[in-house]
Amino acid sequence: MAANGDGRVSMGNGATGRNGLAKIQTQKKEDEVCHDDSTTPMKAQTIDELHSLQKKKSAPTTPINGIPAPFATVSDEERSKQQLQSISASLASLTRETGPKVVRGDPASKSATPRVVSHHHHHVSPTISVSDSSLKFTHVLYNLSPAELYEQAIHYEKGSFITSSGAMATLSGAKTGRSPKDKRVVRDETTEHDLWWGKGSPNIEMDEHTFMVNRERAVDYLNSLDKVFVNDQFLNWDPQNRIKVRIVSARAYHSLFMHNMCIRPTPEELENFGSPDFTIYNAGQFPCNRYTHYMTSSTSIDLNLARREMVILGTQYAGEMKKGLFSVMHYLMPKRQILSLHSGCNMGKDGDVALFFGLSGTGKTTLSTDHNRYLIGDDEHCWSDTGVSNIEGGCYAKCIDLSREKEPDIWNAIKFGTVLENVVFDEHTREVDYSDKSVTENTRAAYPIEYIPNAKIPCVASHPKNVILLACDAFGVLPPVSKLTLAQTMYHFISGYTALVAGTEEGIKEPQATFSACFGAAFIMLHPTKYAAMLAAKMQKHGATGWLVNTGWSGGRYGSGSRIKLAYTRKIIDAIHSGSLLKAEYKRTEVFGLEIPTEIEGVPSEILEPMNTWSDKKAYKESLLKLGGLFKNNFQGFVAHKIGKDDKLTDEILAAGPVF
Ligand SMILES: Nc1ncnc2c1ncn2[C@@H]1O[C@H](COP(=O)(O)OP(=O)(O)OP(=O)(O)O)[C@@H](O)[C@H]1O
Ligand SMILES: O=C([O-])CC(=O)C(=O)O
Ligand SMILES: [Ca+2]
Ligand SMILES: [Mn+2]
Repeated sequence: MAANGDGRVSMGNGATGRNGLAKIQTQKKEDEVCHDDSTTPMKAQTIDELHSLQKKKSAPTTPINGIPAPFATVSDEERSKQQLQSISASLASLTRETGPKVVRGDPASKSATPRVVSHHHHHVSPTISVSDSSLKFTHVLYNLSPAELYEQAIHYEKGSFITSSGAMATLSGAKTGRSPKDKRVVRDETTEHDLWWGKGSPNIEMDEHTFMVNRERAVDYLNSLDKVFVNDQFLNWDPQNRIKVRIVSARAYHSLFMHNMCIRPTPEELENFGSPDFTIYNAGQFPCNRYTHYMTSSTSIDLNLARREMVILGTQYAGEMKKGLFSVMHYLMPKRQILSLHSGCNMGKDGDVALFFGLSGTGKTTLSTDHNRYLIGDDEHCWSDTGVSNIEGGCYAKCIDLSREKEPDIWNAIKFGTVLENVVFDEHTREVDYSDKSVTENTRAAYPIEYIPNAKIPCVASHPKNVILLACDAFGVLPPVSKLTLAQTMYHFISGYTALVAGTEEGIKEPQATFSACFGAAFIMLHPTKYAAMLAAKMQKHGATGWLVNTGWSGGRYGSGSRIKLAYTRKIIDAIHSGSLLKAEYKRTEVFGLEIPTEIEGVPSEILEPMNTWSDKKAYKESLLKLGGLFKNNFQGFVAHKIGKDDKLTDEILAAGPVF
């Protein structure tokens, strides 16, 4: 049996055909009796035609704000060419002076044959290609949709699966947390003076030349691939201070992660995107070269503020991109007198705004995601003269031991489009087991903020009424809640205490006391007192109240006590929001001098004073003094610094720590 070119099928030895072969017609004549398909006739003649009917072109050609075509200054074709030129320029090797031949679309799809090609030359004289990389095309998958990225990930990236709720489970590879020791910042004439360097600083220096070596390495790696993913997106919901970011990456996982985490442009905004303000080159698994100066491992996360670029080599953990951009904001925003904050933010029905500060795992995401309040954002914000704005377009929730009952909104956000990192699931049902730590304890879900039903879009709010400092105290001695003076708020903000409970940062598996200035020393770029002074001024100006909430241990330290119930913490937070806690009766604790309420609705009164919950009072006192000593010791690093111009406040802050 053989198929003819016209679609009919010939069979061996029959009587009727001219060549002696019987003909079986695939298209039945109208008057034939046997009509078993009653549907309308198929519009396609071939399978390829049928497939071509399935997909509709969705080029973003919408006229901007309904302005009719005659007013548009650039044609669609011209715009598309400019876009490719911009991407080619991003991917250009800086030693060979030429950008790659960039073409849009998947090399595996037939329709992706080079149509619009941009060969970005810095010099026009006819050149003979001196490298193989300039002979090949770089296929760019530009701002793909979640569905397209799912297909890319599932097809090409091992470890990518659809879970039973529709989320995309993926593995981040050898690194399941950030690598702060591998972060480098270019030290040049400007950053030398502007940035915080030296002891305690997260900014480990590298020189411009080494940055260029790593940049070239990343760019060459990316150009050598069959295809790269490019995301053009925004940071910051404050339209006046919006930053355009471009992320070039090797994996669909990274592209989908950033699609969810950054602000997604509308088709119109994308058409007019132009060139980015900041670019990330994420070479993922491709390592840095340890023979390179300043490199101490195979991983390097390099920030060059002058070039407005970041290079990632040797880690596929997507959080590096998110937090790398956050560092950039911690530099750019204070320059504009805007305070950047590692905090969550939500807003009550009456418009009261709360900020939630805290290190990783203390509850920013969990507590800002509150069914009774509007979510502004879970992790990164700006506080300007006009109020608070979220930097991001998505949330990044921890999912270890996630339960539907305790965190329903986060649970329900884990659906189609959500990236689920490093979770374990049943191989048949694809049900995720959130208690399984086989891959890591730092399992995560990244979802667009609108997956939370009461997210407020745009993610902006007015000035905060409450500033809540979260600490997960493994020593079990900090009260579940205390009301702070401004000086105490600043003292605890600069201290940035918690006890890390899970491995968000590489290598931390056991709880241990940590001090991280501004509750995010890994991401700040200036000296902590710069941010502290801005926070103090803003809190003073807008009359915000500071609170310290211990979401950690109660009834004993880690090992003997247990973590305070989330339900109690939520009641405490409710009382802060409603204003009822401000009116409560208070008493003062020894050592830390914290004002603690005697009663809160829905919370057993005896737990409000930690000493009550410890059976061994002597052990309590020891633990309290131990922690007090750690605070004092840590604050030594700040005693020589003035906080803003207010000498009186500086003295008060120094006096606001533990006394014993
Ligand atoms: N009393 C409590 N209050 C807050 N969170 C609690 C409490 N008890 C347990 N948890 C758990 O602690 C974790 C808090 O993590 P969350 O994602 O909110 O941290 P985060 O501050 O947003 O950290 P990151 O900056 O790394 O995203 C959640 O897994 C939550 O279920
Ligand atoms: O960056 C991460 O991996 C998680 C995070 O939000 C933090 O550490 O504060
Ligand atoms: Ca979070
Ligand atoms: Mn965070």
